[in-house]
Amino acid sequence: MAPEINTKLTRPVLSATAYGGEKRAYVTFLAGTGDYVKGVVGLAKGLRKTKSKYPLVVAVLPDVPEDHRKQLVDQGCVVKEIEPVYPPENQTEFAMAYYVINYSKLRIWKFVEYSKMIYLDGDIQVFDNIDHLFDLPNGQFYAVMDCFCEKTWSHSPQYKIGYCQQCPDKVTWPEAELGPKPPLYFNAGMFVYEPNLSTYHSLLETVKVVPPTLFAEQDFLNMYFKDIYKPIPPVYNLVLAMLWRHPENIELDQVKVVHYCAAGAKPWRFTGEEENMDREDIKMLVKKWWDIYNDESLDYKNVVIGDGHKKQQTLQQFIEALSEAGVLQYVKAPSAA
Ligand SMILES: O=c1ccn([C@@H]2O[C@H](COP(=O)(O)OP(=O)(O)O)[C@@H](O)[C@H]2O)c(=O)[nH]1
Ligand SMILES: OC[C@H]1O[C@H](O[C@@H]2[C@@H](O)[C@H](O)[C@@H](O)[C@H](O)[C@@H]2O)[C@H](O)[C@@H](O)[C@H]1O
Ligand SMILES: [Mn+2]
Repeated sequence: MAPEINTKLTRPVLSATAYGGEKRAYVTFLAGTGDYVKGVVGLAKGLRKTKSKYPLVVAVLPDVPEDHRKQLVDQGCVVKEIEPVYPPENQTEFAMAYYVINYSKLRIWKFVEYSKMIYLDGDIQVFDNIDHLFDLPNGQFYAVMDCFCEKTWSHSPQYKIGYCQQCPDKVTWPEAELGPKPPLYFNAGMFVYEPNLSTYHSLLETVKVVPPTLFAEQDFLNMYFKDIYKPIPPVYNLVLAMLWRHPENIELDQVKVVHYCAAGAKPWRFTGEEENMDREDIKMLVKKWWDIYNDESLDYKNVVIGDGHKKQQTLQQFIEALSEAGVLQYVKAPSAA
């Protein structure tokens, strides 16, 4: 049962140390030289539109080009380069071939300068403030339950018998043939977690000895955190397939976070040709994504704060940010004094 979440919980805007040294941030992951950077720019602007109090950290693989990193720094993101994580050599065929790079997400457990983080895929948009999720009790792993009904699951036993955790009474899990019902399973496109070095090293040691499976790091994270996983309501990560697979579980006007993970749903590549992409709700959600992406008033350089003055970023802050992003080597200028 999803824990009761007080969505009215808000905290005064205090400095990080006001929370007893707690530092919080959203974090996403960017790989490659392609167009996912558009997703991350959109996410940065969406979080700004919801007036989130926390920054967006972007964990980038070395192959992310400098101009993409600069776009992210220009949008106020904290860009941190990470090394890839590869699963053990195996004949496994992932549901999508590119899923192999998603194991690199595991690097975000070493961002221990933050006490609590919310991970969001780059193909996610946040339409309502979800900062209150940072106040969920520590020691648990919070995420939204996934759905097993899409063709991407066609190799799985769940799909083959028509079982889905979203409607567990529709098809009873055949314990006699398939053993115990699988534990609740989350979508790894969004989760609330606490960076921790011993967890980080344990994750990296464990991933070396666990054979890869269909949904790559998502399966791995579900296995690793199954004892502390706590489901949160689907309004925090609308896996689009829910709209046609389990509409009874979704109230679209209550949804706070949309995950554009269905085939053909990535807004920056949207053609409307794939199955279900001609639905009015899908087209409305894609337009909502573009409205934010194209809204120049949401660009970091145009952000108006406090008494109406534009947020001034000193040259020093800008150079340091570019340096942290690996865009340029930052040499501390000798003080004038
Ligand atoms: O070429 C890629 C593929 C994936 N990703 C990142 O990895 C996440 C997970 O991939 P994706 O969202 O495509 O998986 P899905 O949720 O659609 O299964 C993306 O959101 C991006 O943050 C990326 O940056 N570049
Ligand atoms: O690497 C495995 C990926 O697995 C998940 O995506 C899937 C999953 O949601 C399925 O249930 C859907 O059917 C499918 O469309 C979608 O791609 C995560 O969103 C992503 O972040 C990443 O972990
Ligand atoms: Mn995704």
